[in-house]
Amino acid sequence: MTDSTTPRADVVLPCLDEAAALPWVLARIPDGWRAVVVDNGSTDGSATIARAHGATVVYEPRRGFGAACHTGLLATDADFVCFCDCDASLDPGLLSGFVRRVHEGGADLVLGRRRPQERGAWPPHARVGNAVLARMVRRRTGLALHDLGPLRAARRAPLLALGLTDRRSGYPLQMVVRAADEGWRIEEYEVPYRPRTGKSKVTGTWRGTWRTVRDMRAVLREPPATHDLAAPTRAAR
Ligand SMILES: Cc1cn([C@H]2C[C@H](O)[C@@H](COP(=O)(O)OP(=O)(O)O[C@H]3O[C@@H](C)[C@H](O)[C@@H](O)[C@H]3O)O2)c(=O)[nH]c1=O
Repeated sequence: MTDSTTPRADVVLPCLDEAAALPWVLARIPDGWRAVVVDNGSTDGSATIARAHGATVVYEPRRGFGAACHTGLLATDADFVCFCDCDASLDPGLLSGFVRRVHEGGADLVLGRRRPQERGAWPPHARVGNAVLARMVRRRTGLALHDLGPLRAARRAPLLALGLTDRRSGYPLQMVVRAADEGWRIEEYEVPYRPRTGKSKVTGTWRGTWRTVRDMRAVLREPPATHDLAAPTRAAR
């Protein structure tokens, strides 16, 4: 439930065969917000189901988590943009608090730190991979983050100005690293992490996990951004 202090936001939902999860996810989009479902080549009727539940559907033919997220970002127009997987593992209703935090100037990027609610919500190899990654991010940025989860909120214009280039599984990490390089204030809040509905395309397979590790390592090897974009909140006020 949103209240008058929470500004409107667009929620980007990368979607690859998530027909079973979509009704649950879309029912939890805060009132007055827009769901932007990015169909990344689904063959299970996800796009039709998304439209039937009031979402704006855009299509991204190039397969990849980053490609779907970025095409979604380009399709948004609200001042605030959120991201959420649409596999029913995370509740987009929690994004109201994230957006309020950015709006009130407390942070520039808010991330959800996943807390598994049940066995099987987070495959052990993915948890270990995430912990290793969080340590690498700490070394690279100095940020003491515990998770690089998909649930997040920020202002649209500064997000676009980061010029994110990764179109695969390195996208969530590149956003954090570039934001840190620009001096953004990044916060994380615990969020319940449920077992996903349907089949995982990333951490559910060794190939998907290997690709993610490879993509994330490529991002960590990128040289820090040279230009100074100035942290969003300073500019926005
Ligand atoms: C692989 C892929 C996923 N997606 C969508 C489907 C889901 O809503 C969402 C996540 O994909 P899943 O198969 O559920 O992956 P997953 O269940 O393994 O989730 C993972 O996603 C990674 C991106 C995160 O970095 C991981 O932290 C983890 O959240 O992205 C695409 O749109 N295109 C793609 O090519």
